[in-house]
Amino acid sequence: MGISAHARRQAERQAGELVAARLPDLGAPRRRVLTALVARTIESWHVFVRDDLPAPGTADAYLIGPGGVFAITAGALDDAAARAAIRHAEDRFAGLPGLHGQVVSGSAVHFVIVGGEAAGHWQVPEAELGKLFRRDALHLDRRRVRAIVDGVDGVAGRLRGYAPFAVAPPRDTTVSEGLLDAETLTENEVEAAQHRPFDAWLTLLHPQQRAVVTRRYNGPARISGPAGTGKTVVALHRLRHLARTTTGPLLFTTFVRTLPLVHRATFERLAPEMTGRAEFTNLHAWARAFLASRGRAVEVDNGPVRTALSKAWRAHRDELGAIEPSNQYWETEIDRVLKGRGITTFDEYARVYRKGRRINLNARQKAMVWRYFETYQENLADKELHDHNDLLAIALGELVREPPEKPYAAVVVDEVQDITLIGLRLLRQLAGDGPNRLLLVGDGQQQVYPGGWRLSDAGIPIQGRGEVLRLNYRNRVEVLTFAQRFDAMNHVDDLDGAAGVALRDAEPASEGGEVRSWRGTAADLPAALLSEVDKLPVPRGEAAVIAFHHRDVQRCTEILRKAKIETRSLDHFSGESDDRLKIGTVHRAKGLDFRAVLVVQTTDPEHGDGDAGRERRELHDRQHLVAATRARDFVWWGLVGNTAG
Ligand SMILES: Nc1ncnc2c1ncn2[C@@H]1O[C@H](COP(=O)(O)OP(=O)(O)OP(=O)(O)O)[C@@H](O)[C@H]1O
Repeated sequence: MGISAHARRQAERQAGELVAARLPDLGAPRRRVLTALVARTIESWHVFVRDDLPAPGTADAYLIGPGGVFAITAGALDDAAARAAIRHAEDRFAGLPGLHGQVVSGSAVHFVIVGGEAAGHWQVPEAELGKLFRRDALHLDRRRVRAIVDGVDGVAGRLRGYAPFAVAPPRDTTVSEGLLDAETLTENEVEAAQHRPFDAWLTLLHPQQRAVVTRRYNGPARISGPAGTGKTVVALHRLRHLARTTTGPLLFTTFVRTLPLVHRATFERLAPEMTGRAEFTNLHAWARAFLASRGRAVEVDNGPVRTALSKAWRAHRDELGAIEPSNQYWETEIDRVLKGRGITTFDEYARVYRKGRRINLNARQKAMVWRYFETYQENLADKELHDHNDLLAIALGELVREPPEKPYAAVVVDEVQDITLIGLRLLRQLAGDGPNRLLLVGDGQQQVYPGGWRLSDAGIPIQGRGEVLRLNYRNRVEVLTFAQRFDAMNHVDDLDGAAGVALRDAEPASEGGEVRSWRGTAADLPAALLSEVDKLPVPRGEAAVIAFHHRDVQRCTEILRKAKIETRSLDHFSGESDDRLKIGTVHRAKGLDFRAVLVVQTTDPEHGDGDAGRERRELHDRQHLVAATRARDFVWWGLVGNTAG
């Protein structure tokens, strides 16, 4: 139900009279804008207007409601005045209490110029003021709005509140659909906002989260903490803060191809005016584009690269297989240790501490691995091929040779735990030195690829600039408790070799949640999975099926297809909302969240004993932890074995 045209007209008339009475000397454009804002107080929006307008260096009015907090100025403004008004608005609102110990983040305050121009700021033509009230942007319920408004009342200064109107229906009409009293309108708004209770972070942060958003770091900084503690949320707020306080380009990057697109969409909700200001791209795509811009296009052709690797394995299988029979183990050694760390001489390899690798290699064994590596490199060179690590190494070389003409003002790296060391060095080089230039966000416990490094290996000193978040906002307590079972075996480090905070130390922010598990054979899986999809406690579009191997994703996709259940692969998901069930591997699901998650795990008999087996088991535990912590409200864990247990 919407608001009747009559109710709107009545509210506008009353608002016009009120504004004219309180601010009689106001110019016409400003009066129109303020009137339009005040009229919105029939829809659970609260408006505060300065009583000394026009007041240079401050916004004219502040709007607080289910869509967040807005500082609004009518008419043209130069950039310096706009920045002053933003700072003033941030100072006024930052730290005002929300609910449950959360506070308003200054970086959440939208600054909007109505009917005027100022590049780099959110400009809305007067006729399109309604855009600020879009229903899909609502994320605060009435209690949260009330808490903020109460806070403003305490620090109002020259601000005067324009209390919400209650518009009565005209005497000669009975109340009918489309003609609503203020209370009903409020309920509608509130209901809409409550569909997105988890989006409260668009405005409200934990005081510790908020502090990280604006803290000045004199060198590279790191945010770590267990799953769901709002690391990405804080990184996005910080990006907005940096966009407001710097003029150069900004980069938000990760190792995962699809994740930056999801975060770009989220950032656009948080900071609609910054579209285009920050670049969201995965590290390899960035490197490819950068090299192309320098006329040095490097393409990675996966098929032939795999052939080069298999050929090298065939040539060295006998000697390496005696240490560990799985070719995957040795491919990882090349990918994550030798090339991932940018090792180019045997001496370096002989000395390197192979973090995350459980099989200790003596000098003779390392020499065998080196020969395997050399064969692989020769195979690549024969066919003039490059692999993904080469791409990063070449980009790093190019960056060192000639730094970018227009350096980034800041580089933010999410899910940093899965980036290779060579990637990390590239990012370090790209960000350069200087305050606030490099922010690394990650959690060692969620590493879904093998191998590892310490930040110090990449020459990234963090001393005193490491932040740790602990309050888990994503997973309801039952889900969190279930996920915590996976962290028993994992030693967690803070990405720099010291002890980190594990999921078992995270505190839940929300009650409730539900976990169900199932165990059965492959033949039973279709019926079990379909029955769970049928019973999902949330809309299908807000749920995901997560598996650990491509073959299991394919198997589940096929089961769902046959049952005519529409799915969207996480390989092509960039955060858009639709009613298709999402499906993908844990590698694609990391960094995302869903209200419900159906996990399909096939038992992994191939773990094996010994050091390599232990390494695989730990990796799988970390992957299981990531899968379980993607769920907000509900997890179904299906374990598919050869026999039902
Ligand atoms: N201050 C907050 N208020 C309300 N919800 C929040 C807050 N911070 C985070 N959240 C919720 O928690 C979810 C997880 O946040 P985010 O993705 O930033 O965590 P993360 O630490 O990066 O997680 P992961 O490491 O598991 O990917 C968000 O989608 C949001 O719904």
